[in-house]
Amino acid sequence: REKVEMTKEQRALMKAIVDAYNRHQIPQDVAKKLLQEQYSAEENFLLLTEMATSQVQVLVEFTKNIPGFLSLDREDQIALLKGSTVEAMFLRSAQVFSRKMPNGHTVVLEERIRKSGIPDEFMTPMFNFYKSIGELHMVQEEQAILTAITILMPDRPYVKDHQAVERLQETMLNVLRKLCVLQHPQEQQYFARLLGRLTELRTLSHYHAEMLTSWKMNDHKFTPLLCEIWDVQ
Ligand SMILES: Cc1cc(Cl)ccc1OCc1nc2ccc(F)cc2n1[C@H](C(=O)NC1CCCCC1)C1CCCCC1
Repeated sequence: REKVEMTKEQRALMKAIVDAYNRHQIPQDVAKKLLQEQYSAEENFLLLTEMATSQVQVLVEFTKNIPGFLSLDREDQIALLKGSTVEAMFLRSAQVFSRKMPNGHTVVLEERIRKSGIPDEFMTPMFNFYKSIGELHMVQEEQAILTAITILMPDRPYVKDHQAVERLQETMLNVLRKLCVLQHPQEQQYFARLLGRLTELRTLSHYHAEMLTSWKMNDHKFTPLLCEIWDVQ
């Protein structure tokens, strides 16, 4: 098999993405908060809206650092952000859930999430996704580039210049493909498995509006930003 090597440009691109990904982290660690105590459904809903609001801001900053993104048509930039935010939130949640934690913490975290107020019918698909992400043991470079690939999805609604987005995404996919071979040389199909998770992520994200409106509590209040992003109210 030929030696896989990244070009200088690809290494620079990956560094830019990873630096942006690490710079734009959720300010306060939600897992730590959840491990402290079991909150009520109302408190959990509020916690989610706070986390989601800061995640949207973090995502906008991260996206601005994706080389080429700001050269896209302005309305396409908005369409890509609007179309990927929920998926990026679930991907981030999966990465937070799959992080190595002290013994027993993941069990407690899962318990807290199961009792958070999210309707029961969404627990299985959600945790199946979290566990399938966890099994991949992604390195942070892979997490960062996978998030960029999710944002640069050409088939999001209302995207006009399909080709321009496809070109950017393809550049990312080329970097991810090489990275997977370099990081997981034993697993021939690791790259394919990774992309398969994006399909699972899209399916899970279909439920988001119903998950929110059927949260086990009364009068669900959303901020204007979240109404926009979450297709609710
Ligand atoms: C992302 C998402 C969307 C919808 Cl519609 C419904 C639910 C959801 O996240 C479920 C979910 N899976 C998790 C796994 C690990 C974890 F630490 C927190 C997790 N969360 C929620 C959360 O804070 N997520 C944020 C994580 C950071 C990025 C923005 C989102 C908490 C909110 C408080 C009640 C327990 C669930």
